[in-house]
Amino acid sequence: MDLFTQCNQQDENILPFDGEVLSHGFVLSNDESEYYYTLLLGAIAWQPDEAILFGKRIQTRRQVAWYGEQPFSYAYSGVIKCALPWTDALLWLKQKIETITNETYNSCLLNYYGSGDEGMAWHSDAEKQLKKNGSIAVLSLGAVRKFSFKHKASSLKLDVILEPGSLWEMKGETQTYWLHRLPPTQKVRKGRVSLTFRTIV
Ligand SMILES: O=C(O)CCC(=O)C(=O)O
Ligand SMILES: [Fe+2]
Repeated sequence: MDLFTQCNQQDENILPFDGEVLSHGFVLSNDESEYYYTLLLGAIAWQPDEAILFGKRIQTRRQVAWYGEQPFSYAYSGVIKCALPWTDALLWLKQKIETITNETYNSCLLNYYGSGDEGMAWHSDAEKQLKKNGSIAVLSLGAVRKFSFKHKASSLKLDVILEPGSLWEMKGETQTYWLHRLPPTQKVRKGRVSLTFRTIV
């Protein structure tokens, strides 16, 4: 079964069970979104994402960067990354988001998708280094993209639309019971940046 959520109520859980996914609406104006998109494209230490697949180290076209309040190391798809110190822009955005979600974050994984050809496959963010059932806040900049959730046991699917300047939050048991992905699409030519604020323990 496919559900499509449009015009969802702000701050209301869009998952029917087994987790919480909240929309916090638009937290940046259009001008601010454009400003931070351009700034972060230039100022962030982007690197091709790497993963170990069938014992081989591969590079994805998506670019990533990892920042935090300490040089945390984060093991992900068999690759260890070391966090860079917060930039002023990231710290400002982090503090703004913390007041909206009423949570705290000590790190941020940034993703850059150059066009709709690039996406992220089904996964959940349940690495051991992440706070269990902690909040992950996703701020979107650049192109509008679809984001999908799939319940692991029932395969129930749900789509949301991630717009520039919007803030979404995943928390509670979401990562235990649901997968999520950013599907590739031929319809989008523009790039997109996402900032995913997390808590490392
Ligand atoms: O790009 C996004 O909006 C989210 C990507 C994601 O799921 C992740 O970074 O774990
Ligand atoms: Fe994720």
